Amino acid sequence: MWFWSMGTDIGIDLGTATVLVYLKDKGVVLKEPSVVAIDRSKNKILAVGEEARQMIGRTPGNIVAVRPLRDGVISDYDMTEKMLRYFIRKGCAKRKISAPNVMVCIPSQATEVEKKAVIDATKNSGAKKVYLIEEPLAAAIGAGLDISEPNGFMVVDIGGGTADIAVMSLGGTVVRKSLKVAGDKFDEAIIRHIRNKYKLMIGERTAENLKINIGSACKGLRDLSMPIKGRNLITGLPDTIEITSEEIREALLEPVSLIAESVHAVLEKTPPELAADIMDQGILLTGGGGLLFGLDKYIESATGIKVKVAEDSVECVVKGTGKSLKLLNKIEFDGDMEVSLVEKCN
Ligand SMILES: Nc1ncnc2c1ncn2[C@@H]1O[C@H](COP(=O)(O)OP(=O)(O)OP(=O)(O)O)[C@@H](O)[C@H]1O
Repeated sequence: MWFWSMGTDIGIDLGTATVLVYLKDKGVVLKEPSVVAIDRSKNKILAVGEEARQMIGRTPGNIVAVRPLRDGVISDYDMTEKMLRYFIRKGCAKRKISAPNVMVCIPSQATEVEKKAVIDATKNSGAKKVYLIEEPLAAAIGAGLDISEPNGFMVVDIGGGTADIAVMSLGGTVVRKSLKVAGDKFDEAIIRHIRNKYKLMIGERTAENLKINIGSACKGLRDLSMPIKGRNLITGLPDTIEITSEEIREALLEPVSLIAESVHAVLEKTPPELAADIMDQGILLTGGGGLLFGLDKYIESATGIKVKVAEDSVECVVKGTGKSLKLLNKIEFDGDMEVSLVEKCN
């Protein structure tokens, strides 16, 4: 193998929106959008990551900017493999590394087929051994929670494709739920709202900018406005309108309430002792989607339990994959298989 040196371990957050790479002893070395731009006429990759993201919605006919993961899982296998290879190489630049062990995170209710696709794509990108870890478990470890204690913790990890909710104790997951409602669905809801109300068609990036810059999940918490450009569906011409935080809140009401209902449903299935612990300690919110302004307050009012947004929310999962890699030397694994690391280690 040409670019690895023996014994190096890598943690990867293979996300719908973002890929992060963590090197043991170095920390997070790469954070880029999960986007690949391809020239279809020549069947050639033109750009990967941030450069490819800039092309979304702006490409001529022969060039497409694709996102090879959808709803937290691989939807375009070939592109995922090529993207992973590129990111691993870039993350390990200038380091002579061979045949690493790679820990990759997956949504908590991924199917066997979806898990196998992640394992195969990672192996074909140059890994020696591949291990999988559930996203909320990785997020909890990355956020510094000591989940090996006989104590109930609840993590809500909201990414681009999935919201993963889990109650953990004694190093294992007790109750879990994964729903395909997260940052991407927030953007789609904004696009739909503006199309229906103003007959204005806007792109994904404009919707994401609205969500991040003026969006809110809670009434009365944010009072901002932003001018946006799009295509008027009646005249067919470019048009500009002003959108307010309150309108974004209305647009996001459905996906946000679906997440809050799922948190509620997980709490209902949680054994009483653990529920009491969660009541005392609160719920931890991680992932980029968890940064939606006011989402913590919305979940708080829906459940009556305090919600805290993790520091470095977007990096929690990859930091958790990295920290769990440190345990690899201490335990025997059967090879390329799913492991609930913390269960095995503690
Ligand atoms: N400040 C913010 N406010 C609201 N949303 C945000 C903010 N920052 C990032 N996001 C959203 O977070 C999402 C990406 O989060 P993250 O990088 O954790 O997802 P991912 O790990 O790629 O996805 P998944 O785990 O679902 O596969 C995007 O939808 C992005 O728009």
